[in-house]
Amino acid sequence: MGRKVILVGCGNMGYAMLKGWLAAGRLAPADVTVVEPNPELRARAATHGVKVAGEAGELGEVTADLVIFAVKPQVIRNVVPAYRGMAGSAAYVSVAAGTAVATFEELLGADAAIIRCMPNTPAAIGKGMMVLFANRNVRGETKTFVETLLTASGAVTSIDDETLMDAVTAVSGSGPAYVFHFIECLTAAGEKAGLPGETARLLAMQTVYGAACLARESGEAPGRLREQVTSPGGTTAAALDILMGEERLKTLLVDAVEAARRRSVELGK
Ligand SMILES: NC(=O)C1=CN([C@@H]2O[C@H](COP(=O)(O)OP(=O)(O)OC[C@H]3O[C@@H](n4cnc5c(N)ncnc54)[C@H](O)[C@@H]3O)[C@@H](O)[C@H]2O)C=CC1
Ligand SMILES: O=C(O)[C@@H]1CCC=N1
Repeated sequence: MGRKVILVGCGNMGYAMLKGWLAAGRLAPADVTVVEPNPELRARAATHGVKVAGEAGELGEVTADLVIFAVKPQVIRNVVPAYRGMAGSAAYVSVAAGTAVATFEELLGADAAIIRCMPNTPAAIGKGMMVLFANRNVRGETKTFVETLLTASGAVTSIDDETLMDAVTAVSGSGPAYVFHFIECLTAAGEKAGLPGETARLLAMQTVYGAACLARESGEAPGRLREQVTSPGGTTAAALDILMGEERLKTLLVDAVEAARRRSVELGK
């Protein structure tokens, strides 16, 4: 019999992770219970064969090895206490931005085993980035189980300084949105340059996909790969003069990441 998992909240992030785990066969649907108050989202989860409930009170005698919180940081204090009774047998994972392990220890008990995780939505297709921070109560075996589960969603790494989670959130948690916006902008720029919309979108998407794969798989530094595209006096140099002149794009990204990091700190208060 596999380990039992309760997923609390099956919105954008919870559903992305659920799909990744089930698609990879890391969890059997019969071992998963989803708690989700929104009927449409509950029905969406149920199509995968998992058990569903609208609230913790409906769970009855369900036991769990792992309870995963994928609800908004703003509702954590209301939602989490209902699962305190499981602390003897279960470990807890939270993906809530900003919310410190200390908050969960306050709500679940000082002895509760808690892993804070910052995932991102490419987890839905096994290409996510998951960063973990575990409290002192998490046993090695539990950490291994969680890491193995999460590798179905993509790359997994751990940090041992929890304060870095805000920066992690700003880079990889929110990061897919920056890249999606880059695709939107490159598509719009292609259209402005005369390409039909569909063609511009295909070119923008495949270029981001191919460049990301090349950066990851070639082992070359991104700067070196950039130079390989850039012929002296050519087209790329003309474009990079705009993007890199006065460090325009870098400055924008530094400001954007800092705004996200600060917001993550605020969400934790
Ligand atoms: N969306 C993303 O890309 C990422 C989100 N996160 C974190 O994931 C968490 C969820 O974010 P999203 O999925 O984007 O939000 P969402 O709003 O799509 O999902 C949250 C879900 O929780 C449900 N919910 C509310 N009260 C509940 C309760 N008492 N019991 C069970 N479920 C309840 C809501 O109905 C909703 O479906 C947040 O804490 C966020 O910081 C972390 C990394 C990336
Ligand atoms: O926007 C947010 O607050 C969440 C956390 C990281 C990505 N989405």
